[in-house]
Amino acid sequence: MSDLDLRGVSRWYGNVVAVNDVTMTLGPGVTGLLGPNGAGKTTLLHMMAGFLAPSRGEVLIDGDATWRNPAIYRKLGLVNEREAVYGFLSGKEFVRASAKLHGLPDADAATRRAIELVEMTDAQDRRMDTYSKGMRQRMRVAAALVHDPAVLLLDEPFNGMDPRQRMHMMDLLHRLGAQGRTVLFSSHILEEVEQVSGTVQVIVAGRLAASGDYRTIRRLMTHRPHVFAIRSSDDRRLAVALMASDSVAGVTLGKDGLTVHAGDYGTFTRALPRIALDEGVRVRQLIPSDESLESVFSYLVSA
Ligand SMILES: Nc1ncnc2c1ncn2[C@@H]1O[C@H](COP(=O)(O)OP(=O)(O)OP(=O)(O)O)[C@@H](O)[C@H]1O
Repeated sequence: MSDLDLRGVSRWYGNVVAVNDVTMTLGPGVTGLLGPNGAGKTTLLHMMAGFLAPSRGEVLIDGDATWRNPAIYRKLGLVNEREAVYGFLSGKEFVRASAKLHGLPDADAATRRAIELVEMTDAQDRRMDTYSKGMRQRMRVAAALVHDPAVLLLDEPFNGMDPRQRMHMMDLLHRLGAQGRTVLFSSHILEEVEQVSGTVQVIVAGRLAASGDYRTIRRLMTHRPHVFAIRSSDDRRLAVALMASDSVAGVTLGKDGLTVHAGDYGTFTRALPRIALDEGVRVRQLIPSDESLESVFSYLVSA
């Protein structure tokens, strides 16, 4: 078991501050690194993996710096975002090359174990260019795991996968976390993080915006002012009733329906069906109008 520690880590490229004073500690289990595109997730993962020097601060695994420390590679594996595999290699050859690079004493046994772990034994002798995206991704995880590292970092591992492949990968990450490994994966999709990890680190514009238990963060995200567009069988009647509700801060009646400013997502969405029922109004459409991840993120930053 290993702990990954970031202490006041920043990284800039010229004038661009990609990562800004991030401090966090990751322990065994699966953690999601959530943030919109360009938030600095890749830069952060590369610094964790010792690929990139922090401009300021330090990244430590069990107390040892990851930068300029080749010994650390025994403890960590990285699955990069970009797929760079030689299609003419079989899956087994690909994983075995990684075992050789690590100088493992029994490369064949390590290769077999890693491929079993990702459940790719049946397809291991096929060329990698015959694999589906999900299969290729699993073999890349096997290559990153071949030396049995305690820490596994994955950059957007679900990108481009179909739902079935996604489920399979989620299950794999769960298992790796349950084995006591420290697993960190990045994503810009809230639902992916929700399904895989209990712990989340949210990064926005290079800064750590929120951190901790998924449910707490989800609550932070939902317990915030929301704007909804509503169409109903009787907009005027519904508007009057909604204005009397504690859950509503303001209502605008337009020719295309209502715009409702709710004080709190949860309270309002629970109250609306009851109010509509009491008034005998049928709700035809309910659209949250500021639901983009960016708006959620910027709320978290300002919270
Ligand atoms: N080599 C580089 N030179 C200059 N700027 C860079 C470099 N790498 C990243 N950046 C900038 O740093 C910021 C963070 O980029 P990074 O790739 O770490 O974000 P990300 O969260 O991984 O985004 P994405 O999911 O889109 O890859 C961006 O503004 C990006 O343009």
